Amino acid sequence: MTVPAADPPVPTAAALIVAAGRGIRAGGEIPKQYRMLEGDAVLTRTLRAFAGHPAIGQIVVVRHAEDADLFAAARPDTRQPLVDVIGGDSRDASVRAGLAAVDDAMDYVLIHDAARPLVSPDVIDGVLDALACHNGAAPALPVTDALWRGASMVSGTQDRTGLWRAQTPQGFRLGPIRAAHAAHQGGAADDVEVARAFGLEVAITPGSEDNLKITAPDDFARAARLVKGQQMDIRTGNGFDVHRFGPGDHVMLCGLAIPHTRGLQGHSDADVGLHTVTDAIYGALAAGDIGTHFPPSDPQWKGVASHVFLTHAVEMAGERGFAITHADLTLICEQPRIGPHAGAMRAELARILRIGADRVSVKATTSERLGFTGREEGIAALATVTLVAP
Ligand SMILES: Nc1ccn([C@@H]2O[C@H](COP(=O)(O)OP(=O)(O)OP(=O)(O)O)[C@@H](O)[C@H]2O)c(=O)n1
Ligand SMILES: C[C@](O)(CO)[C@H](O)COP(=O)(O)O
Repeated sequence: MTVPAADPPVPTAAALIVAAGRGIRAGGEIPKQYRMLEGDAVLTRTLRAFAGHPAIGQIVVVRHAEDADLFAAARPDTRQPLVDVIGGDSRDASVRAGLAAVDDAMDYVLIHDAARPLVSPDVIDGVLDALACHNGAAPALPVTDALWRGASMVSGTQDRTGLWRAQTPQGFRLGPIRAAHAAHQGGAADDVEVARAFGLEVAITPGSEDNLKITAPDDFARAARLVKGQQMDIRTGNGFDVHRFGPGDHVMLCGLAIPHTRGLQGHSDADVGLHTVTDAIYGALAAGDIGTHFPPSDPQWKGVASHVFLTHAVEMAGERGFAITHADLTLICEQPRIGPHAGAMRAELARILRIGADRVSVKATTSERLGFTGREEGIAALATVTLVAP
């Protein structure tokens, strides 16, 4: 009997979150890591960022002795064991306290500031990937602004080549960083400094502008803007509709009467363009389709102008907090020719959608005389719309 080879064990990392500082520079009545950021404490967001990562097997939070109640209120439920320990008077003393509480079974430890709540999975992944071949790895961003020396007056400039803005999480193999901190006298700016003083090599991994450290009072407003940006609800909806030709001397397309040798048949005015955009908006809202809101069996919609349907969809989007940011409509027919009317159709569609014409596209194509549109039995239409709730 062949026994299948077992998968190699997945390396496991502890997240060590230092949260014992007083946040003096940020001000406020309580330390910054416990202040609310768009409905959640900063520390809650930081802990969730690590708790949600599949490689994290343990979470150690280093807190101040006086913050027991604040910590209890901010602590989220996590699938991993979460322990809290009391920190020291400096960041590196707090890290040492945390390292002592990391489970020996962990391969790596990711040391992270509680004050960086917007760390992304990509930043964490970058550090973990680099740890497969290095003792240490940490995210950073290259310095892009010019650097000066001076106080109120510029006294000199500093070459920025090879300079980086350090971020966290700073990740290490557990044994080497414990040894490095045990050998360090204290006073380091970060754990990379401690690691390098011990002779460990540290790889630079991609940082992110969003991974800001809340330090000064204004940083709360910036972090709130970023959280709102991450929460933005962007939706795309598509629509498709077909109407067959029948007797008549014009077709209604995008609210305009276009002269033609035949008309379009339908319960309403059969404006296939407006119907398709209407369905795309309902689709983005997950609100059914045009037939849900205006059943063809209902006589009150007989012969009605189709801008009534589209206006309903536009208003429904607004009531649900969405702005329509774009609509793209393609009409598929051999005749009538759409090109001469596309500009006017676009303007009328934009008017009904209540957005600028630069956000609306009306295009047309033939189907190369193939299929029902090619045989001039009717007109088909496709539409895509984008809705954004800030
Ligand atoms: N004795 C300390 C000092 C800092 N930290 C933590 O280290 C991180 C980065 O430090 P910093 O932003 O400087 O925080 P504070 O020391 O709280 O800020 P301040 O210097 O303004 O008081 C923070 O999450 C902070 O809680 C810590 O655990 N123990
Ligand atoms: C570790 C650190 O976040 C790296 O940028 C930073 O050094 C800690 O914060 P501080 O403001 O320098 O104390």
